[in-house]
Amino acid sequence: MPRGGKKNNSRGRGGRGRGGGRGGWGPSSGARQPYVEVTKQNERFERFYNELSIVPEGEEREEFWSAIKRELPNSFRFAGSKGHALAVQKRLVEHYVPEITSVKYNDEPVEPPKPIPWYPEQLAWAMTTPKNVVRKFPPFASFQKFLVSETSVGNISRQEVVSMIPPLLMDIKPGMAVLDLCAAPGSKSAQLIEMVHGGEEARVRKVLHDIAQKEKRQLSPDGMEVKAEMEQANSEEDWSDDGRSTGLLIANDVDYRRAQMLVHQVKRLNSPNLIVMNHDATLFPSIELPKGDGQKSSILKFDRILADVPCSGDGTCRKNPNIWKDWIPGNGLGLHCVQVRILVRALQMLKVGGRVVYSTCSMNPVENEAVIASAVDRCGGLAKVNMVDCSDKLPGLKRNHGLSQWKVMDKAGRIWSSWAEVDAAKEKAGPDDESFARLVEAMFPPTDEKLPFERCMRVYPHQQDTGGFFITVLEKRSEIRARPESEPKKVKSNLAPSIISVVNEIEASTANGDDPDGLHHLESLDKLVPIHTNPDDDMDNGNAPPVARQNQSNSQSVGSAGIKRGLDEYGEASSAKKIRLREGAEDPNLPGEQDRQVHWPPPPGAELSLTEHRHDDGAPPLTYPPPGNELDEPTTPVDEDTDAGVSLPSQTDNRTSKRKNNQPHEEPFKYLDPSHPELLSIYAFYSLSPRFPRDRFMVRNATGEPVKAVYYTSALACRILEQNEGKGMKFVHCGVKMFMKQDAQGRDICRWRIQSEGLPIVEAWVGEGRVVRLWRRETLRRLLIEMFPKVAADGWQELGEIGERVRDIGMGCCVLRVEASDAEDGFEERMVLPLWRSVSSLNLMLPKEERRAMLLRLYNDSSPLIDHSQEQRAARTEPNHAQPSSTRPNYSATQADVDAATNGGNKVKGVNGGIGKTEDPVALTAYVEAEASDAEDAALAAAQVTRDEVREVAPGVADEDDRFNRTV
Ligand SMILES: C[S@@+](CC[C@H](N)C(=O)[O-])C[C@H]1O[C@@H](n2cnc3c(N)ncnc32)[C@H](O)[C@@H]1O
Repeated sequence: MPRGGKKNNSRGRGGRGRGGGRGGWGPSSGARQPYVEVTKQNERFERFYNELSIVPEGEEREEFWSAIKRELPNSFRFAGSKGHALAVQKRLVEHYVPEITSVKYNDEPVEPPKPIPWYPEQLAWAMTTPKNVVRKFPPFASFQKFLVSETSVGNISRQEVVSMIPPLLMDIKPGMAVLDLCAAPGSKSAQLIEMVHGGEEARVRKVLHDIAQKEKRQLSPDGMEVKAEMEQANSEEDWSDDGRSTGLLIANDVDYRRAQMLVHQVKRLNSPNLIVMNHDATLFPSIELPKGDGQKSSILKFDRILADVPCSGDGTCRKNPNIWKDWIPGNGLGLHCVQVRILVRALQMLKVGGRVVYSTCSMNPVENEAVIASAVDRCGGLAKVNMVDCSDKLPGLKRNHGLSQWKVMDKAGRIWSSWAEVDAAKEKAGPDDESFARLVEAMFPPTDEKLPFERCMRVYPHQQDTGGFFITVLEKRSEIRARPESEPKKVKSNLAPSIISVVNEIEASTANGDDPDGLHHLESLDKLVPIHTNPDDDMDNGNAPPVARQNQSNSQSVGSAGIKRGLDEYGEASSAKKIRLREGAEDPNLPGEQDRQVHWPPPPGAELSLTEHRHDDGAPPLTYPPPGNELDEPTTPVDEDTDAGVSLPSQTDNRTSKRKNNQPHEEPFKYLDPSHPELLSIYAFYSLSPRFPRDRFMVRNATGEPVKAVYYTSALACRILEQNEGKGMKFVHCGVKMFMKQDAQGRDICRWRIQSEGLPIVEAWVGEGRVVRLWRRETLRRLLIEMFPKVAADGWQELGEIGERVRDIGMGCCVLRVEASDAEDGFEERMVLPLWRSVSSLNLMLPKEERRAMLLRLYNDSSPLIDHSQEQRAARTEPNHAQPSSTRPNYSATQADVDAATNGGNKVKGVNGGIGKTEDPVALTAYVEAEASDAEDAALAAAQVTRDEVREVAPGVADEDDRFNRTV
């Protein structure tokens, strides 16, 4: 079929099928055919892997095929900070495992979940009991509830066991800069973030403890001595920012909508050290760092890079059964080029001594060993890039060595042992025979340098009842100048330098210090390309400057990465111009490409219907499978993160190179002046320690003014965002929401409340004046069950141990510290929660699902939540606001008070900010009670209310402060 013909939609079928029905723990959508009923036959798939002998013939091969045809066990990981993850895991171990062990199903004992033996700290588990049994068999009901509620709040992440391996081999240390090049939907990014923050909690606590000690002894108030002591104690640790992690994770995906899924997935880990980007990994732009003292700006190089590349995904057929019917050899062949390019780009961006972990969920050597061989070769061989021996890592994980010999199946299903064989056959067949299309020499085992393929890792389904996976760890030994793919091996090209070789030069000279800013070279790189007046035309015809093209590249999805690139099949393109014009290659409409599939993992733990992935927080659905694969028009999600919505490209955008001005709009990231009046009010109200950084607060709107939310980022993220502003980088997410605007009235109430996401970062630096401490389980239980408990003015003691403190603390946001203790009625785990103190009530600012999850985990309590706001609303609608005397304030508001307050609206407003004059609490209270916020009530009642919205309306939604204390 000629190029430009019928659009490929078969990837869509495959993608949809694989995505469809892979739900969470909740009720099944019913759309997915049980795996046992799927026809598990594909002649070429089976013949190929049998002929390759990836496992020896005989018993083991039978085990391999029988495992691959069995339903995949469910697996999950306890996510988040280690302390918290272990606390949730403990609940499983101590409560649910014994409970399940006593269950019998069909008269057989049920196998309880088991920890994955090689996963650190028993934080990953798997269970063979089928999901539908767990869902429907009554003895599992409470376990099922636990799984659902902990997954919904992000404490449990459903993830394929083998997909957990790559991050574990990255050897991430504190302070490292890490890049996840192909990150969506984000299960590995989530692991990586946890690693970037490894040990942080304990370090910050130690810093605070030591500061307190020093202050008591009136020693150095700046804590320098403390730090020096600690550095001595453990120089491996990251103490440079008062114990906070100084590391960074950049998580990237070429597909904008998948990048949004990624944001959704990782942002609940609340990391200020995370940036999400949206670039084509093959052309990932160099990120500038600002100049240090007396130095010029430089290019960021990474300590660790994960290249979990797009692949045919045939190792996942146990959970993506459509692979059985859709597997064709063209899948792997078509992806090889883009996989090599991603890996080469990763190696370029790596520090010397740094590591790239390359992984796929495919078993095909064309996508695995051949890619490693090709990338190592292009980067200068083993002298430059070492293949790391990981055989001693993850003891207990059964694995095979990589293959040192393999064969390649062409699109027609013929199997070839060597390139020489193909060459000869090609010659005989003549130029019109298209069945050889896509075959390139680099897909075959290398014949020159002998590579230690035994250092690659292959994990097969029968080894520990998982999917299939491939992983290799590469280490950069010295600076590299990657040979452009257009240049034949070991033959020096005398043609004009290609873009890639100039990029290599920039990378190398920047790293060598010859040109530390790399800017001179970037200029010369851009000069390679003629300058045109209409940038859009440039994008379209391939003449755009490379930096601009890199930024344009998000229009190329996996499909596009795999589909739009690569006209320059190895050895064909020989100039910069030709490389620029390679768009259009690997076209799905090329013969044999119409059915090619790319593996699109859906978000872990997400409840997926056939065509859409709905946020578990009720946010508008993101379409899944990705662009080009779906049937329905995607809906436009509103970016909860920014002060404005974000509009997504239309369905076709990601599949067309003519994207022109249809780029998704991202609100800019603008850092605030540390002495901005709004920040000053925050520092003052919360007595924020001067040691808490004040130059990392950011907003997301073009004005740069704090309108709705103030975000916090790490120092390095701040430097990157500031330095690269306006340079075409596609940053789609960064920062943790720390303060939310609250339209609070009252002279002393801060108009910014602490958002629960940011609380763990800032709480330790909040002064005692805004802290409430709690020790007893019963006290917290009441606060969890009861929303807006109304407390009479003389009845604060009803709140038990916190009553007096809460009475005295003054209205507004405070920090509830739940302290651990050995007491019988005490907590084992320390917790921090946001609290809102109103005129006469109190409220934990937690979404309902989090309250429920905590009640279940801490108290095994699934009683319904009591929302006192309902009673209060009902009371307000009754004549004279009749209320039980126990819940009434010790003053009474008459209709006259209400009238006075409402009629003299500016009098009431005057309470806050001195607009009016009266500060009469009676008038104020009466007014507030009379004017419950309909808007917020409506927001709460709305079916699509998001978790963030719940948080945002929570503080004053139903209380007497409704009218005044609400999120702007
Ligand atoms: C195997 S998945 C990654 C899974 C992910 N690492 C995880 O653990 O959740 C491959 C991802 O690569 C992305 N992708 C495909 N081509 C790409 C390219 N050229 N640059 C960057 N990302 C790409 C796809 O959008 C897809 O999300």
